[in-house]
Amino acid sequence: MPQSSAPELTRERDYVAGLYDRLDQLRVRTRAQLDGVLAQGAFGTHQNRSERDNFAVMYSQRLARLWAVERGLCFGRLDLAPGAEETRFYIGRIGLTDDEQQRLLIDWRAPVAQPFYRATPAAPMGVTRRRHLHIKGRTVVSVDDDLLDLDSLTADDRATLNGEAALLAALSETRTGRMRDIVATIQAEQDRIIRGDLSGVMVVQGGPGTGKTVVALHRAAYLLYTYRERLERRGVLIVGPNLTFLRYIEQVLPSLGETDVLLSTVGELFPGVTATRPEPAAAAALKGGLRMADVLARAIADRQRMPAKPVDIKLDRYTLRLDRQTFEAARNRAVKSRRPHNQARSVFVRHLLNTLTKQAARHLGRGVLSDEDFADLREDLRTEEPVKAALNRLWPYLTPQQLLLGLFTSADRMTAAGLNAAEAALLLREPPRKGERWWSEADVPLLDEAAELLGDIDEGVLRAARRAEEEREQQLAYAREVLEMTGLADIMDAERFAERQQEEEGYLTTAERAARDRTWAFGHVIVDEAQELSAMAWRTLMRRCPSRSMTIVGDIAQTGSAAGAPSWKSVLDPYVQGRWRESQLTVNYRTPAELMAVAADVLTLVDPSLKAPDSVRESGEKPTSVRTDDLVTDLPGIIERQKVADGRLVVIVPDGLDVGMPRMTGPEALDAEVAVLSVTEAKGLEFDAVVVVEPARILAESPRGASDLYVALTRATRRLCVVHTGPLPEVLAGLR
Ligand SMILES: Nc1ncnc2c1ncn2[C@@H]1O[C@H](COP(=O)(O)OP(=O)(O)OP(=O)(O)O)[C@@H](O)[C@H]1O
Repeated sequence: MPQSSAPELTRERDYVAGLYDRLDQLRVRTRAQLDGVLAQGAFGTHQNRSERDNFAVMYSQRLARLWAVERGLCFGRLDLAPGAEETRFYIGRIGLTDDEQQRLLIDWRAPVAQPFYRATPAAPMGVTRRRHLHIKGRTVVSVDDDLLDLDSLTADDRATLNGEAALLAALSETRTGRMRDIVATIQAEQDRIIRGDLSGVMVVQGGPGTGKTVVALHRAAYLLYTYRERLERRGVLIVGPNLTFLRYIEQVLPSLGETDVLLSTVGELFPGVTATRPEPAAAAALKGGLRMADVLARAIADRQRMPAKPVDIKLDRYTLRLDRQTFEAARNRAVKSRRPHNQARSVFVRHLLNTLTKQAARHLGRGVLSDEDFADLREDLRTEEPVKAALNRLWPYLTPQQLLLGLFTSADRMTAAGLNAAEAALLLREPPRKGERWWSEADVPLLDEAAELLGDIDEGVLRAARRAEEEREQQLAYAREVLEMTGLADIMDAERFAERQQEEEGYLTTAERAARDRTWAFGHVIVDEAQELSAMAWRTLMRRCPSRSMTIVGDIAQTGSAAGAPSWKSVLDPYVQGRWRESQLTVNYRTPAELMAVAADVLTLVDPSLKAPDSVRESGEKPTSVRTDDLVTDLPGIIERQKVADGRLVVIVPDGLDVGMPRMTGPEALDAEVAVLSVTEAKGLEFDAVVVVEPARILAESPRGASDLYVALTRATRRLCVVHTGPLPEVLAGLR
């Protein structure tokens, strides 16, 4: 890989300095535009105000983008063969032009930037030279060139990775606990995925460390850039396995200038529910099975079950009686309406009320009533408390929460809904105590399913409207107070002030609006560690993406959850049979070859037909194993010896094992120099050094133990040590 000469370096420094000058200039200009809009204040017609708001949002977003690209603004240059319209492009995080609209810098996502990632000596795409610029602060410190037009390259040279020096430099940096973007070193096989078509379902299957996560994030940025109009309104949803993982990746998109993407776990997809209750794997697996959709449908039918004996409704002057035949007739009509439970209720109620009204008329000694009198009498009955109570018992309005609460706190209800006694015992729980975390992650797809089956509750909508009115009253009172206190009461009235407040709070980004709306349809959905999702979770996600424009990334060999995917086909065929495409990533950028050799043996336990990805580099350090009789005493010393200077270390332990050190379960693990995590919590993350404790127990602890061990062994970027008290499992013979 040729390096360039000193004059070349100076030349590039000058060019890049010019780019930063332009960036500064645009920041100042955009800031002034934003200030100008804000200074106009919230006066004028509603349309004026809304236009101004739009401009303010646009300038703020532009400004945020201009600030996000500071680090590594420009990282590459392409020289094209003579004859091309332009023969030189600089590639960077953002597109820049001068005041005459001359291109100074090309956004990495633009079509003309594509050869930077794809051109090879065998297929140079018109490129004669690809130059990598390394910048520290704002200064170019070195440049590397790939010469693509030399006939003299050997076959080996041709097969080498693009920009190897730049790539290896990026890979050997110590880890910070946050994922970095890879715009400067995207590899060709990754670029093809990033720039893949928006429509349809794309599966990206790849072993550990092949860049699935980082590629998925760059794809989100690419899609938003290329299809901005279509995606900005509907938003992009990225689903990850847990909060720690989301925290690990969240800085990548802002660094690419993209902020309007909703990052979420499945557990956060039901607005108003915080799903943090820990749950045994067997219960989660049962809840994740597709069968639960039928169970919920039956649980609802069970709530519409009619009593065997007639129901008497005592009113002041007479008693009305509902017999089984009347119930059945009303229920059949409601069911035939094919409406969801809460909406079918009105059909049921109408039918019963008609019957009751006729009875009441008889009691009142009035044979034939005019339509008007009949309607009046029916309305009188409808508002009688005993009638209301009876109707509510027979066909209650149900929220998804009420349905599941009623179901999971009653073994009888569960068996009536089709679960057997053992299953019911597994899921049975006490009603929530005050402040208790009652919902688990596996409950969320069930709540979502229930919401579909139950439909909206009209009364709920009314209550919300009443609440909104109360809130408005409160805001007005607050506004009056503020205006009095600030002495502004003379120049602005409370209504207007409250309105402005509300508008400010009312302005939500697409991502924020989407997060609050269960029925939001996203423009594109990206699912990471997708192999872990249950069948019920897929139903929820598919509802969020009616257009089926999705990117699904994962590794079937790493499936740890008992409810997870056995194959992509089994997951996707029910929704998009024959209409999904799969791409493979085959090179491991994380785990050095020495460590991967050990992990590859474990992979044969998962499935002998699978091949581990090839590591792009070696670390020069062999992985080790340590046997100890006293884990708790020896572990701190082992950790000390394994630490990498300025790096981060994780101890991965079997679920039920106490190693005498506090376990971390949340994002704080990302900032710790040493963290103790379970395999599930470490999934998707990476660390400089990894200590895997009791591999035999990890293997034995779950039916997917081999996958878990494979995940644990592939988290390290440099150093791996396995600690065991009993004999080392045969599959780790490579460590001896
Ligand atoms: N082209 C690249 N340039 C620089 N770094 C890269 C590149 N591709 C991947 N990496 C790095 O390799 C590491 C692994 O990537 P990532 O976490 O996306 O892999 P993964 O396939 O999701 O792994 P796992 O299946 O284990 O979760 C990350 O540090 C990522 O930044």
